[in-house]
Amino acid sequence: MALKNTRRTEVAAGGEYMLTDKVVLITGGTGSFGKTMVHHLLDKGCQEVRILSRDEEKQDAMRTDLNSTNIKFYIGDIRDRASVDDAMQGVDMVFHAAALKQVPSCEFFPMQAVQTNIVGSHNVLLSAVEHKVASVVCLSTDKAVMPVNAMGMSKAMMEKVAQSVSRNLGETDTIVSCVRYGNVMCSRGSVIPLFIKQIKAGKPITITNPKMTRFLMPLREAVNLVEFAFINARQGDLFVKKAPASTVADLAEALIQLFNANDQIINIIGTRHGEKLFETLASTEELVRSEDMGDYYRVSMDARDLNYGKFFTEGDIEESEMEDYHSHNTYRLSIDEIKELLLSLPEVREELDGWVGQVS
Ligand SMILES: O=c1ccn([C@@H]2O[C@H](COP(=O)(O)OP(=O)(O)O[C@H]3O[C@H](CO)[C@H](O)[C@H](O)[C@H]3O)[C@@H](O)[C@H]2O)c(=O)[nH]1
Repeated sequence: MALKNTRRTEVAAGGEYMLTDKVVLITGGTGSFGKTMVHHLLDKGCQEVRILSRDEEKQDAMRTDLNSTNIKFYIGDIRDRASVDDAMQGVDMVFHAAALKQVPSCEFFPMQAVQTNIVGSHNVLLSAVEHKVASVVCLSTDKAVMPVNAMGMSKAMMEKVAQSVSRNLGETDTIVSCVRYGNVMCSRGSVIPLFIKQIKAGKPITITNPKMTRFLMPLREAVNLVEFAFINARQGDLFVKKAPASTVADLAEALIQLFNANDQIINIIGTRHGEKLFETLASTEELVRSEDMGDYYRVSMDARDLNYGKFFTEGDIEESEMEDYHSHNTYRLSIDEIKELLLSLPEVREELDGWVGQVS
């Protein structure tokens, strides 16, 4: 591994984290990803984990819950550069997770998505570069590929901003990379906890479109992905974790079987505003400049300049022969495989604990 960034080499020696004397900043650290990452970093002996987020109540709950002197909380907003700079002093690495992630709220308030996901991300990147941070990993989503909603569009722009910052940096400067993943199973407000709640309450399961597919990823794999990016990133890289997918109907069926809800009623409610039939993790344009790294794709930065011949007269033969990597053509999980995956999640096991099935 040819790492030239000396501060990062120290941290990532031999593909392993060396965190004992390192300071890690997580923006938006009180969300599902942040919490899991904090536990993970502390388990690895990280000297200091900093959380930069807006909600003092969530921070207080986390402070009480984790009760560790290795965690420092910073109230601030990534839209406010001064608050980012404040948290960035002496930081070695940044996991940038702060974002507006809800599709509907971004749809109704797109300028809020612009402020947080684009301008805020730019603040984080510029501050990290200025403070000579070794590596910044920005979290993105499959909804950023060929986006149809404001959330995805703003995340696509965040990726572009990250690349534009990278273009001005060398391998010995702050390494800027992005990771993209699909739906995190059991994340707050997502479909799995909703279906479980509906089953347990004896209410109908609401399915949008039975044929709709989504990539399925447990939270622990999102953590592995950002670690992988941190250790392997070259300037401007984007990493995609390969993932299996399922249809919504199969996901519902797997939960019905697990929760022994044989009389479960299903209501088909139709596709919601801003939803796609399937999601794409990597486009053909990206795949032609990607490296297959086993469980991951590394998509290198598009280093082309404004070469008009390339854009208007010359085509790319390889590109026209490839297919996007999306949730309709990735490995499709069987119902038994979905059940197995669901049972590997602590949240689902907790819900199943003591549950005997619906009483009819
Ligand atoms: O009542 C429901 C709700 C959802 N779904 C379906 O279940 C799948 C997953 O839905 P989620 O709401 O869990 O996930 P989304 O793909 O819609 O996107 C979610 O994850 C995103 C991040 O990737 C954003 O946070 C977004 O706001 C949030 O809804 C989709 O096919 C959706 O149509 C149903 O069938 N019934």
